[in-house]
Amino acid sequence: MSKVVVMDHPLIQHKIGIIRRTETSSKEFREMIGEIAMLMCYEATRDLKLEDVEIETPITKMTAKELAGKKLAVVPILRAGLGMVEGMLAMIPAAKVGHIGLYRDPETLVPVEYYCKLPADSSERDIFVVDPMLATGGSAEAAITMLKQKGVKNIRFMCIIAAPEGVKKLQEVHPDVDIYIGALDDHLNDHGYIVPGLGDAGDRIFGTK
Ligand SMILES: O=P(O)(O)OC[C@H]1O[C@H](OP(=O)(O)OP(=O)(O)O)[C@H](O)[C@@H]1O
Ligand SMILES: O=c1cc[nH]c(=O)[nH]1
Ligand SMILES: [Mg+2]
Repeated sequence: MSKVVVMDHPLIQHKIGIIRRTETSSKEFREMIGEIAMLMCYEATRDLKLEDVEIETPITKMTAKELAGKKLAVVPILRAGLGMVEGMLAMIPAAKVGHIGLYRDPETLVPVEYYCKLPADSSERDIFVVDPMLATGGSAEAAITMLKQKGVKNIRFMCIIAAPEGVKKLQEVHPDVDIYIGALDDHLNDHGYIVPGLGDAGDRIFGTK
């Protein structure tokens, strides 16, 4: 069964409190999403492997540490996932970026695919799929299935707010995918929105409503 990590860092909790507020502007919402993604990336990369490397400081030779050549990629689920990319790249600048376009049909809540463009060597990379919201789990499930169909094996999913329903579904369908969550909320309402949540993340990032 996959690992589920709910972030307990005070800075992450504080910033999530800001993006939940109705009065937070698009500008501040976007900035906060970026900062939260950066802090979550820091926490979610704790297990990256290091290797020894011989270096020289101005004083002496020494054995230092560097990342063990792991190839990473960040794959946002469009649109809202785009808001997390810059923050992720601030922490892991050598990562490549793929894009998966999905929107949730407002009536059926079923995800509809409209775009997929991945780095050519995706199957050799460890991939972070990012989307601020995990609601029914349909979009994350579909995105991860698309990646697996293209040969990707090592996948982690990162979201800022999750509903228990989405976590359960993702664990059932993709038990090999670790899930990193900023805050685990209470439930979904009748329209598939997370309660208490923050509303529609894509609309709030891009100011479309
Ligand atoms: O877990 P689910 O029930 O699938 O819901 C979550 C999805 O819904 C939102 O995207 P939306 O469909 O609003 O598209 P957008 O990012 O373009 O606004 C959100 O960003 C997730 O991708
Ligand atoms: O609460 C929700 C659920 C799905 N998508 C969002 O943006 N917000
Ligand atoms: Mg949306």
